Amino acid sequence: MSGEAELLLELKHRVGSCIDEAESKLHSLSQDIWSCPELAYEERKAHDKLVKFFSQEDGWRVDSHFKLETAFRASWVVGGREQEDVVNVGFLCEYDALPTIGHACGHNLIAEVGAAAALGLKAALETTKGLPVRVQVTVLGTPAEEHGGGKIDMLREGAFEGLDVVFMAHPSKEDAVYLPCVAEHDVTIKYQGKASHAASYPWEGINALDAAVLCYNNMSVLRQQMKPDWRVHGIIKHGGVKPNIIPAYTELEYYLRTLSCKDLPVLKKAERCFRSAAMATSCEVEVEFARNTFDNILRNTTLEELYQRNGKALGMDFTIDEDVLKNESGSTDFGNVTFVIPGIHPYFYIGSKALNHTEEYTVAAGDARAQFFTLRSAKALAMTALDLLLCPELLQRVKQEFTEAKRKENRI
Ligand SMILES: NCCC[C@H](NC(=O)CCN)C(=O)O
Repeated sequence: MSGEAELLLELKHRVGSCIDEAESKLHSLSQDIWSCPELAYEERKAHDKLVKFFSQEDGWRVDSHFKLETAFRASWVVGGREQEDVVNVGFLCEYDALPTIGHACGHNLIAEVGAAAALGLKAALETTKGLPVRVQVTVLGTPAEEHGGGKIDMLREGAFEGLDVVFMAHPSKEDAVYLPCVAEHDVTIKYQGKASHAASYPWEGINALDAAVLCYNNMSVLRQQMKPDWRVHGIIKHGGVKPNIIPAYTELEYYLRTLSCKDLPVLKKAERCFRSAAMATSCEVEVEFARNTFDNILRNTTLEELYQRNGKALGMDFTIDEDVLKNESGSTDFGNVTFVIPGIHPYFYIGSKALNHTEEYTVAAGDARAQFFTLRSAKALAMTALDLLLCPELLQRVKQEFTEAKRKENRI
């Protein structure tokens, strides 16, 4: 084995042992977040916990409320000379929860993975003499993945500037280096009608619930003409207050998803469904498209292969089930990040076959059994970062693939 390969192996061991040593504080970090679920843009306690966590670690510069009220940044620099270019490696922490069912997507574990990977990488690098490059490790706390898209806000604010590569990992029911993450645009539709006594003077009313029901049915009809991989799903958030009051106001929320942003003109067809329901019922309608569009994930197979190799060495059993590998896993605002900086968003098993966005998954995400798998994913991410830092040609390859992939998508 060459001296470089030996060093890399030794540093990877160091990643593993550092993360194992920090097991108890990492577990309590994710437990604290899990036991106090907070919604998008309101993750104040999670923000404070994470800021405190990094402030108590040696050597981190911590910026609380970084660009967004509930976002933060922690960074640490090592090696090289001050005037040299820095290779800046990012790890992302998510920590928002879902309404009523808490951490049913396990974002408490995403926060833990980001924190653990950063600690592990730092521990390995600070023992290394003669690093070939100057390195910055950056942790970004990115709020509001489940609603709104905090990463997209942060990209707009320049929070990702200077990063060379960015990592995160998402809990799931299996280990998978990539699952299709699709583009998404969210929309709120509000119908305004007129109340009236539903038995005495129904002819005086304008029924906003009828508009909402027609809207829902129009969308279901549209679904028949959509491509098989498109998804539209909605809820009626307000449907009236009492059967004997003709509903004067109703509100729906729809998520519209396609494989890539190129197909999102389905929005135009959806808009006709929303507006025609208003016309049929004489309601007024407001159609509010969300300010952020979630992009699909731009894959980077060089990074994926490195992560998979490290994961396998740690005992991960990556799924080969084609049904799983081809199935959509929803959307993420990390997609937008991957069009700006090369990155990966692998999925990791947490010791349960429960499905995300269910109460069973909330239980699994808070279970101590998830810890081994969460920390294993963090180790694989930090080891992948080490591969890039110790072999600059690999980082070059990652960047080259990124540029080519963007060109193929006409995004340069
Ligand atoms: N409106 C944003 C919803 C994002 C949400 N994300 C996930 O479930 C994470 C896994 N990809 C979604 O519904 O896709």
